[in-house]
Amino acid sequence: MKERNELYPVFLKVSKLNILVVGGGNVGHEKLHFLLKSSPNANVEVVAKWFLPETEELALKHGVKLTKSRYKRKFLKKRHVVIAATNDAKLNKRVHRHAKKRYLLANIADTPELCDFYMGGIVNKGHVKIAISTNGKSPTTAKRLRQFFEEVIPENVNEMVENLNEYRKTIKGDFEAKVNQLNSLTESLIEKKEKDD
Ligand SMILES: C[C@@]1(CC(=O)O)c2cc3[nH]c(cc4nc(cc5[nH]c(cc(n2)[C@H]1CCC(=O)O)[C@@](C)(CC(=O)O)[C@@H]5CCC(=O)O)C(CC(=O)O)=C4CCC(=O)O)c(CCC(=O)O)c3CC(=O)O
Ligand SMILES: NC(=O)C1=CN([C@@H]2O[C@H](COP(=O)(O)OP(=O)(O)OC[C@H]3O[C@@H](n4cnc5c(N)ncnc54)[C@H](O)[C@@H]3O)[C@@H](O)[C@H]2O)C=CC1
Repeated sequence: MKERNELYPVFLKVSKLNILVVGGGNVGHEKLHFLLKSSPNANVEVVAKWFLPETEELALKHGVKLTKSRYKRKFLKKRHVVIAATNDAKLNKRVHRHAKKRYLLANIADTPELCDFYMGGIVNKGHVKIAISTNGKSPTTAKRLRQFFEEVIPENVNEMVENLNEYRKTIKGDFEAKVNQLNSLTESLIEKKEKDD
């Protein structure tokens, strides 16, 4: 059978998690930038020997702590997630080893095989969020798809979510009755229905 993407997407409440980014160069900056673009209140600290000026600016804006230091194992204390993005491949592997000992989720930016999860391309319209992954095969494709969907998904998709949320609160009856009402109200949105799921 052809290889397919078997990753399971989840939407993390990163304001409730302690995230450490190791590395504050180009890649550390990109990871932080997209994390904060999607989740401005992410609870994140960055440790690196040096930082780019744009990282310092971004950190100031979002109240992100920047720690100028060489990486040490103790930085992993009380973290849920670690993202290693230094230019030192050996160090990134060491971070992975330390993270595994502590059962932390790890993203090792230069080594997809060592990642427990990948960062995705993210499209955001109000309450609606779409995450895109190419199974680590082509991040550029993820970026282009993100840009494509940002263009084609109508801005007013959020109005529909908010209206349906209001309506949802007013429906009486059991779960099945609610599902039926919401389904019939939104039926016209899809032209062809193969089967309900
Ligand atoms: C596996 C993964 C792990 C992870 O980092 O989570 C990973 C790994 C690597 N990326 C590399 C390169 C590039 N990454 C980007 C951009 C993004 N990379 C992102 C995610 C991921 N990158 C994860 C897989 C996601 C998936 O499943 O598709 C995005 C989507 C999200 C984000 O960064 O938050 C963000 C776009 C955000 C946006 O714009 O929306 C660009 C394009 C650009 O910057 O313009 C390039 C250059 C061109 C190219 O290579 O395609 C390299 C090679 C390094 C080298 O050669 O030295 C590796 C390592 C390797 O593959 O070995
Ligand atoms: N996943 C992705 O999206 C991508 C991954 N990469 C990979 O990411 C890696 C990083 O590249 P860049 O960010 O461009 O490097 P860079 O040179 O711009 O930045 C390196 C950062 O690592 C820090 N660092 C190095 N040694 C350290 C130590 N002992 N303790 C703490 N911090 C330390 C530096 O202080 C600096 O902040 C490369 O290996 C590259 O192959 C590259 C492009 C995209």
